[in-house]
Amino acid sequence: MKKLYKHETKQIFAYVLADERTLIIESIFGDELEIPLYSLFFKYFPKLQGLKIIAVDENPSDIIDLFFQVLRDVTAEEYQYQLSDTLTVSLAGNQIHSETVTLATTQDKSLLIATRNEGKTREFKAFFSHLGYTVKNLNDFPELPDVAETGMTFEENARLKAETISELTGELVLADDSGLMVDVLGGLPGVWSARFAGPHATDAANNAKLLHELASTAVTPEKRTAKFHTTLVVAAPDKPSLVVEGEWLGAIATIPKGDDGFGYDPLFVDEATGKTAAQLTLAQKNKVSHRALALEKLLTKWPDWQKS
Ligand SMILES: O=c1[nH]c(=O)c2ncn([C@@H]3O[C@H](COP(=O)(O)OP(=O)(O)OP(=O)(O)O)[C@@H](O)[C@H]3O)c2[nH]1
Ligand SMILES: [Mg+2]
Repeated sequence: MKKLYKHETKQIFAYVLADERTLIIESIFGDELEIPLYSLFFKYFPKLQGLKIIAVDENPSDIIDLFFQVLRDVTAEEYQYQLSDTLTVSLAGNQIHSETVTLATTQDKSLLIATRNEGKTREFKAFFSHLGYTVKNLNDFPELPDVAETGMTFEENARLKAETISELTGELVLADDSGLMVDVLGGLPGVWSARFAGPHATDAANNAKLLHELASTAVTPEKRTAKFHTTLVVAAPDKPSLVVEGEWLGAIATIPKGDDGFGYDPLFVDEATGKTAAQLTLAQKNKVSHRALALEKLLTKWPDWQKS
């Protein structure tokens, strides 16, 4: 139920969706408020939607006050907080959380995704535009080289892509190395997912090869279990990269279904809904996918990493 929360200078409408993990916030004036990116809130509400969510360069005490009103309401717990350079939170007199306040500037926030894959980029854009970032990919920089994926693991390849491009550009760079792991194929195509049917294989050729490899496998979904894996690496000059991963469980269909998504999406059946990833809308896929789960983790670590 939508409820009005008031502070001296700001008022918001907020409500929690039935999944209890998505907090929707609306400004009653229709203007854009900036919400601080505190990891505490992402623990409770990995999905914040509505207003522009960014890291701010001042203590946004009014917004944080509103957030705690919402949190107390939703959890029925009497959270107390103190905010200076550090946000300290206590419950029943015990400190339960402490983190450094993010001092990022709100100007010119841009994120370069080290990929030429527009399918991935669409998913990242939907996510990071909520956080106030302008998202670009390597197709905006034709002069940058293709980084060879010579690693044997998702992390090695994601590091290669993120760190090489960050060194070359001096930018904040995120890379995704991902793939489909099919149990009966011993985890293949795995890191070779993009190249399963050959060096510059199309999605259609990779899908055909996958169906061919599984043709002799009993048709029951239990024999065709699989997962999507993503490892994300964020790299910036002169500091250790941030690494997170996410997985999405499912099975491989016997015929492709659905028109959305990219890659193996028409063949990957989501365990929870029984639909293929290509039958989900972008918004639905972005709630449950391997990439979405990795991004959720990334957000909880992002503020402290940015300060480091
Ligand atoms: O149906 C899919 N839905 C997904 O959500 C998904 N995520 C990854 N994949 C597959 O795995 C390869 C990754 O390989 P990959 O990480 O090297 O990416 P890529 O080569 O396409 O682009 P780049 O980021 O390296 O430039 C991709 O090409 C796809 O075939 C997916 N397929
Ligand atoms: Mg690749």
